[in-house]
Amino acid sequence: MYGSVPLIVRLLASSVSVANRAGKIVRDVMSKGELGIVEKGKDDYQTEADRSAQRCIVASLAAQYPNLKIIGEEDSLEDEGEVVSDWLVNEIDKEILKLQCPPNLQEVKEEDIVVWVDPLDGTSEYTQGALMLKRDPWERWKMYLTHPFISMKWYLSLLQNNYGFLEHVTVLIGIAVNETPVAGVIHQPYYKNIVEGDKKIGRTIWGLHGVGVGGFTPAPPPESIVITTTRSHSNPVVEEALKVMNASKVLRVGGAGYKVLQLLEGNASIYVFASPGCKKWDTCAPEAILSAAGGKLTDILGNFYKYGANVTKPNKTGVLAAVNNELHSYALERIPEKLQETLANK
Ligand SMILES: Nc1ncnc2c1ncn2[C@@H]1O[C@H](COP(=O)(O)O)[C@@H](O)[C@H]1OP(=O)(O)O
Ligand SMILES: [Mg+2]
Ligand SMILES: [Mg+2]
Ligand SMILES: [Mg+2]
Repeated sequence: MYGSVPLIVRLLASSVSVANRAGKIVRDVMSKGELGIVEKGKDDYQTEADRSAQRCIVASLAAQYPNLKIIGEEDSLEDEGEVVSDWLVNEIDKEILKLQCPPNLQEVKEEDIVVWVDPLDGTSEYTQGALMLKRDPWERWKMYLTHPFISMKWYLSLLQNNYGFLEHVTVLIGIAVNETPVAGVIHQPYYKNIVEGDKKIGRTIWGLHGVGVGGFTPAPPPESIVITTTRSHSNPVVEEALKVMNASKVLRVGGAGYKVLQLLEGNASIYVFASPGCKKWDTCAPEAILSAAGGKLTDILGNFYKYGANVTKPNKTGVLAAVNNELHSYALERIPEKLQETLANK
């Protein structure tokens, strides 16, 4: 029906609609209260929301674009579990369809594309948010006891945080063409918004190379250096890379998507994570949107990651990102060579 619209624009428009649906699934699992937490590895968890949102995204995109290579964080469950027909999205965002495709992307074919899907980025924050939504203190305490990875210190900090960490949760769909992220979607299922006087939950941020970004209001970086980094996966090397930045403030927030949003909205200047925990699905969509806005996302050594179908999934040499090249260079110059070697040789 929209065959005259270049593939990359159609795929981005479909991804916006699919991400909105996945976000609704993420909220529905939370409302039901049965999170079905599975431990995949150290500090690495999966919930029913991760699984269901992934099935929705992969099945919806594969049905419409059969020759795409789609790689999702929760791929190991590919053939298990059914895809509820209500999860199959064939809507396509009409506003995105109107975008003017840049000349260099007009001829892109499905075979040139790899889609990287993180159905729920910020799983730690999601599970902790669930805990905090239990208003009854006894219920909350019982749930805490079934969360083996939440320390008492965290539990107390969560209580003081007014349940705020759910905003850190995002759904990420990144579109790479010939190994480079060129388009992407970051959907925030718990973003609270007032649109024309009505309360709305959720928002969807998108970016396309050569066109720009949308779904939010971009803002310049703060006057002094503000760093954003992990709140749930820190270690001494991560902390060492923060110290050298001479920052006025460190924003410890969850998820790669949410941290790049902090850069785009002018809350932080640089995103530093000197650790191998992030994978290609964490950075593909954020990198595409950040670079469409004039920013840069690389590893801690200043090299771009590649997003082809056969690359290794872990971003072994960490993440360094900024809203512009100057801030990126500022940060890169400060990372000690020894620290870069530590990560490169791990
Ligand atoms: N050690 C780790 N193990 C598993 N996932 C990690 C690890 N470190 C980072 N990640 C992924 O990268 C995202 C950003 O990291 P952080 O929040 O620590 O800054 C996390 O939300 C998580 O994605 P996900 O939540 O999709 O599993
Ligand atoms: Mg995960
Ligand atoms: Mg993630
Ligand atoms: Mg995830």
